[in-house]
Amino acid sequence: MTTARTLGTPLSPSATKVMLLGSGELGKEVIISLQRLGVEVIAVDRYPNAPGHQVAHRAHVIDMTDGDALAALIERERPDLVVPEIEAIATARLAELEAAGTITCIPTARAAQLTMNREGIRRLAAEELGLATSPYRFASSLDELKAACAEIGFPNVVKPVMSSSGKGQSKLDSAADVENAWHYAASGGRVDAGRVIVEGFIDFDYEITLLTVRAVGADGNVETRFCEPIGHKQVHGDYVESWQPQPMAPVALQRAQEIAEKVTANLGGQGVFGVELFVKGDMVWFSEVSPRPHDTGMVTMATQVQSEFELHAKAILGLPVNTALRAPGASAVIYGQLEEAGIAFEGVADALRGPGSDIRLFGKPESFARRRMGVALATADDVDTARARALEAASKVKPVVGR
Ligand SMILES: Nc1ncnc2c1ncn2[C@@H]1O[C@H](COP(=O)(O)OP(=O)(O)OP(=O)(O)O)[C@@H](O)[C@H]1O
Ligand SMILES: NCC(=O)N[C@@H]1O[C@H](COP(=O)([O-])[O-])[C@@H](O)[C@H]1O
Ligand SMILES: [Mg+2]
Repeated sequence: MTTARTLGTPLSPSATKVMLLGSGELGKEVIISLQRLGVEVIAVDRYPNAPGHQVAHRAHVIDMTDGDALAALIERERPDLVVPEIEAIATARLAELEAAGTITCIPTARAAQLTMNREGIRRLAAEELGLATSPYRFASSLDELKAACAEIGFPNVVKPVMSSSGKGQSKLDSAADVENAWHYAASGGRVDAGRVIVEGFIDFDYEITLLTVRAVGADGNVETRFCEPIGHKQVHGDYVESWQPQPMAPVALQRAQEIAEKVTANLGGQGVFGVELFVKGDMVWFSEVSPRPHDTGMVTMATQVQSEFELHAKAILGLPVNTALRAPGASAVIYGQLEEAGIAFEGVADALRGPGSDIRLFGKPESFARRRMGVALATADDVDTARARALEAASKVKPVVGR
């Protein structure tokens, strides 16, 4: 039994204070949703002027993988809720602080800890919960990786155990690719743990993110709600397009929801989860889960009555949520294309002239060729038209050197 939180006045002794650990494009939207409820928001990231820093009450720059720095900041700010927004944080320290009753971590410190490392969540899903996953092995050296690849076979996918957005990930077609994959994984992980996962390649028909919300229901108990499935396209392990709803066979949708229910119930707490699943006919494999809003879920800013960010903000505060779809829609990523600080964007007006189209620019201070700098959104009567509109809008936005 949980009761909804009483909301205070920001910057006063009654304030409800939320600290985000990570303040990128996803955190920025969660912060905007919290701000609308008069929550006092403290945004933390590893570099100055991160997107979420720009819309929060206070901004801090620390190395979030440094447990002492993290604990010191939490002690100084004393937030009511600590909300991890990225994987690469000192989650073991968060778990200690939660166990000591010093913080409430969203959804739970254990969820943040298990999902920051692919080994944690994969062993939980496959070995404890018995969910279908790709076959997998872990390796901590090139020799171990060679042996693991021989067991799993080819094609396969190698990823650092700590990474996201496809960083350090490669698809291997034969034993000749193993050495490169090992070195690429070592350079590409967000934190070099010196360990990788090898996964058998799943030849899926399509993949989805099933946004799953654990929120307090009318009876005071936490209930599980599902959004319509989001289909997406990934290039080099990073999402480039997403759409909602993804049409699914009824049996596959039911299996997807059962898997999402099992894994999110085990992780516990309140908030949005992005459950990533591969689907082939009626077969569904669990891939991984974000215990927070998901990048492919940015489409919900156009498609849902309440976006995944609003759902997260409300769910963590113990407020009721509405997961209903408003209209079919799509999102398409706008990459930086340039290696420059302070870039500018041409063509935004053209993009906005497209029917049902909208744009978000994240305001990241520095552009890299493959850094996500913005997203185009579109709605339509059907998903195919929405995808075409979103791609068209994204293609109109051209990053240029700022003046
Ligand atoms: N075993 C696999 N079989 C087939 N495709 C895979 C497999 N593992 C990963 N992929 C492809 O690569 C994409 C990225 O993989 P994954 O989600 O594990 O990486 P990630 O770095 O955590 O990405 P993100 O942080 O964006 O979710 C998947 O969405 C899928 O398209
Ligand atoms: N797949 C996870 C994901 O999309 N995370 C989002 O990207 C940001 C980091 O972007 P950056 O690497 O450009 O700083 C994170 O802060 C989060 O918002
Ligand atoms: Mg993923």
